[in-house]
Amino acid sequence: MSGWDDLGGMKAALPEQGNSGETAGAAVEHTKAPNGDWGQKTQNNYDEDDRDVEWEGNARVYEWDGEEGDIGPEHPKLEFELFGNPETRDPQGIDFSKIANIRVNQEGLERIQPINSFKDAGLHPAMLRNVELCGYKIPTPIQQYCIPAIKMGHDLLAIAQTGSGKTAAYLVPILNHLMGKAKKLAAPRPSPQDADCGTRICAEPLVVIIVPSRELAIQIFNEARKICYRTMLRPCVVYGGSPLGSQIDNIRRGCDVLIGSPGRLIDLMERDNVLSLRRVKYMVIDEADEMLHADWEEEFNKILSGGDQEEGNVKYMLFSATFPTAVRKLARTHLAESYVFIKVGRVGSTHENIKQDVIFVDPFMKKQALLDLLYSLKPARTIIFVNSKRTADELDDFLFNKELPCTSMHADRTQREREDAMRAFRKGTTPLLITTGVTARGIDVRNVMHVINYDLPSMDHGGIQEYVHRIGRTGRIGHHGLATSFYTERDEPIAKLLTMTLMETKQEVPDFLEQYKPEEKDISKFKFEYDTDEEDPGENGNAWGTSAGNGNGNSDANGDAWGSGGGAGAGNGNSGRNDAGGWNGSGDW
Ligand SMILES: Nc1ncnc2c1ncn2[C@@H]1O[C@H](COP(=O)(O)OP(=O)(O)OP(=O)(O)O)[C@@H](O)[C@H]1O
Repeated sequence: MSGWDDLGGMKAALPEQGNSGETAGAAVEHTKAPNGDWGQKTQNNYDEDDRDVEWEGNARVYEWDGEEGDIGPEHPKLEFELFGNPETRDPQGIDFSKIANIRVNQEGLERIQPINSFKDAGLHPAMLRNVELCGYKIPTPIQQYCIPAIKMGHDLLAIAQTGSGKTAAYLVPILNHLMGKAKKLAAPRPSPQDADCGTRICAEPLVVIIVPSRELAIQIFNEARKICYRTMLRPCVVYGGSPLGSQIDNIRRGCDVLIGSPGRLIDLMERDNVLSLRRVKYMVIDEADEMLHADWEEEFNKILSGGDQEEGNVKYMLFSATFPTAVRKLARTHLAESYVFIKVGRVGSTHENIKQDVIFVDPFMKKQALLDLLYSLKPARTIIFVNSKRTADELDDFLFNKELPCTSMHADRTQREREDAMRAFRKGTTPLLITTGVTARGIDVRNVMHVINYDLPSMDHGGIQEYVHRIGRTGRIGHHGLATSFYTERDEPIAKLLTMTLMETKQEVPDFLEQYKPEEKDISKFKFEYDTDEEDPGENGNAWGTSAGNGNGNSDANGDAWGSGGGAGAGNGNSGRNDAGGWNGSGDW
């Protein structure tokens, strides 16, 4: 397969009508892709009897027999499995310059001094090694602030763009804080050699991470497997659609860090002697605006009230890339008064590393337009978003019949089918993934070069926020990506916000969207109606830092700019209460 990293080639090959306002989809006969080989189409085999079942949640984690000290010995084979080949481990093509210039604001009673490097973060040497093994050289802006904030013991509300490293921003400091204390804090567990799990032990995690989708739960579990390496903290994942029995057996083997989707978590909590949240020290709610959505209210409240911890004993962390004002207000009701609010860029903004094209399409010619688009570009790992399960099925058939290597995923598929589709897409066997919004949030697949909104999100189902999450599947962590959206007359309700989003990120606005340009010419004053930052300053006592960064590591007295040359102000990791220098392994629980 050629062209994975060659966005330049992709852009050059974009159809001329991309931004001209002409209607795409005029019938052109294709027999094969002129721009390279898309590879063989493959058909998944879902016959239950035909193969061994592999559930992503059963992936191998670091195990020990209780004889080791606070840190386990190296395990080269597992290390290779978790982190990949050392020769090819370093991330390629990262361009931090765009995310480095993004303004960082913080609020809270205490000011957080950002760290400049992971070495300044006071991480245990084994944790620092895990970070290195992950290939992380420089902390991203959200990591610069969250690592010290969590170390200081604050509750947190953190907002940063898609693909900006929010997962490690909480996993690294939380696990760093708990490691070394695992033996003291963790629940009793059977030895890994004990095949039947010994007695019926109840899982009592120290960390619970709640996420809205099964795919995201699996992905965060895989990240946690890396960060937990040698820490003596055992990660587990539970999610709907896969066998309950094996998940129960697994968490009973020892479960210090539990990642789960809400339905399955509650199911386990309601069973006798299976899962108790009484030991929980950290509760992380990822994609928090989605989790606080009214649809999840019942489940969410059950989980939050599901432990008998003393008040103040649990730290709550809420993370997302989008956070409508109303939901943010609700979020605050779950946090301690001394919580810290960290915001990288405008809430809900996307970044300039993603090139966004919007093409006007006749609704009846969409399939043809899609084919034209795919054939006009170099083959590249691509996610195609649609708004209904039926369209996903239809499009899968259509592209498959055109000999293209595609797969699809939506909520009506079995968990087996969903995992197979994700696996094939990650491996590159089927570089085209057609999906509904189920995968929009959080999913991180390397080298997704192109996101296509075959349907733009409707305003009733996520609107511009969903658009931001969807296109954020490309252009992650400093990489470049392309997002193409098909616009039809029916998309008028999203037109204004879409146009403002294009303008904010310095994209070309196509002719047909000109009329939706706001009167306000100053981009920094744009009002994204669904969301305003107006209530932020001072609501929690103090607002810190409102100035833009210059990317050189400088900022003015109030600003918190993150730049290649270093962070803001006195962010040397050794100052103030932050005391980021030096690992302190002694427990303070
Ligand atoms: N400091 C770093 N340097 C390089 N890569 C990093 C760093 N931190 C995280 N990453 C990688 O960046 C990718 C994106 O991270 P992550 O999925 O946590 O983003 P996110 O902010 O949660 O995105 P989303 O809002 O879409 O969920 C991951 O592949 C992760 O391994």
